[in-house]
Amino acid sequence: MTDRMPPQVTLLLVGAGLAALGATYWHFYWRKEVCYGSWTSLNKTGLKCDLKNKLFGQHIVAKVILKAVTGFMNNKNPKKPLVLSLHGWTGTGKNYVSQLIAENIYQKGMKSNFVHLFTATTHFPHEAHIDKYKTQLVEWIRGNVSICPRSMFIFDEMDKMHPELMDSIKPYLDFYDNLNGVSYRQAIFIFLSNTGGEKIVEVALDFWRDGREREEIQLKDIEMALSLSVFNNKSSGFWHTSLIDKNLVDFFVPFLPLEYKHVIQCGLAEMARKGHVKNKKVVVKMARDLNYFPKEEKRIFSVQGCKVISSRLDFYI
Ligand SMILES: Nc1ncnc2c1ncn2[C@@H]1O[C@H](COP(=O)(O)OP(=O)(O)OP(=O)(O)O)[C@@H](O)[C@H]1O
Repeated sequence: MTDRMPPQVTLLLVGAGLAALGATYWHFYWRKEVCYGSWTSLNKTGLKCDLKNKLFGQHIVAKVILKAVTGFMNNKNPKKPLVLSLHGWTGTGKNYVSQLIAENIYQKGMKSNFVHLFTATTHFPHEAHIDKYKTQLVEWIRGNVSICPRSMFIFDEMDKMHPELMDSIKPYLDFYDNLNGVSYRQAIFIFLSNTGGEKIVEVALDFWRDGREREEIQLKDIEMALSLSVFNNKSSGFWHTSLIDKNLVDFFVPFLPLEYKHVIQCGLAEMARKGHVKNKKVVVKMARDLNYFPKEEKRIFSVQGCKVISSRLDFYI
């Protein structure tokens, strides 16, 4: 007898080893996020459903965002990146909508390597360091768009952003074919701010006083007033830049202030998210303890929108 393995067994073992190696390779290859295919393509039905079922009280937002995002993602040859400017009172869903967009384009949603969130007070807190921030931001955008043209950049607290910082990224929002060999035309830029929030509240309040339905408010009822108020707001990072007069912003998206009934909807959704059975009594109790404005009228709009609901609910459950 010899201890050598028969050639068939050796072959079988080598084959099995190679198969295991291949499987491991494919496993990691497919798990590694890449900038094409289903990793970075729009799920239009998903976005439509999310805007319809998960976003409350924002009929204008739902319509504009769906149109803007699908139009852009379906365009094989866009002339510029998509630039959305989301405005509104606190807690009305601006960050939330950015998250819904990210989740329906990138398989990894906000966790994707191709989605970048900047918050003015966190990432660019010191005015004295503005030159350093400018260089870093421009480098970050350039580097990431070279890796993945379908990158998304979200800028929160735009109203607190230094105007020079905004000026520094302006070329990337423009109609250039490419800048130093990099094309930015597939990228998505989303700006979030409270600027113009009061103007939006005014329009919503006028409709309410006239006894008209909130759903009758159309984009055109707000858009002009909003873009003028943003433009004239000297404390907002926007006014100083030529984003507006050069028409680099594709859509100004107004978020309406949320009413009591929307707070209830947010509360019920949050209960389910936390793994509880929806209980309207609990949510109503919580919603009644929140603050509403204007005080001199019927306290129609929630001062904090739906923002504090997640933490408040814990006290009532
Ligand atoms: N219209 C909405 N529909 C459903 N949920 C909402 C809505 N608005 C806010 N929420 C809930 O409240 C949370 C906080 O809202 P979000 O952070 O999007 O507000 P925001 O408008 O970005 O506020 P801020 O201007 O203060 O940054 C969201 O994560 C979401 O759970």
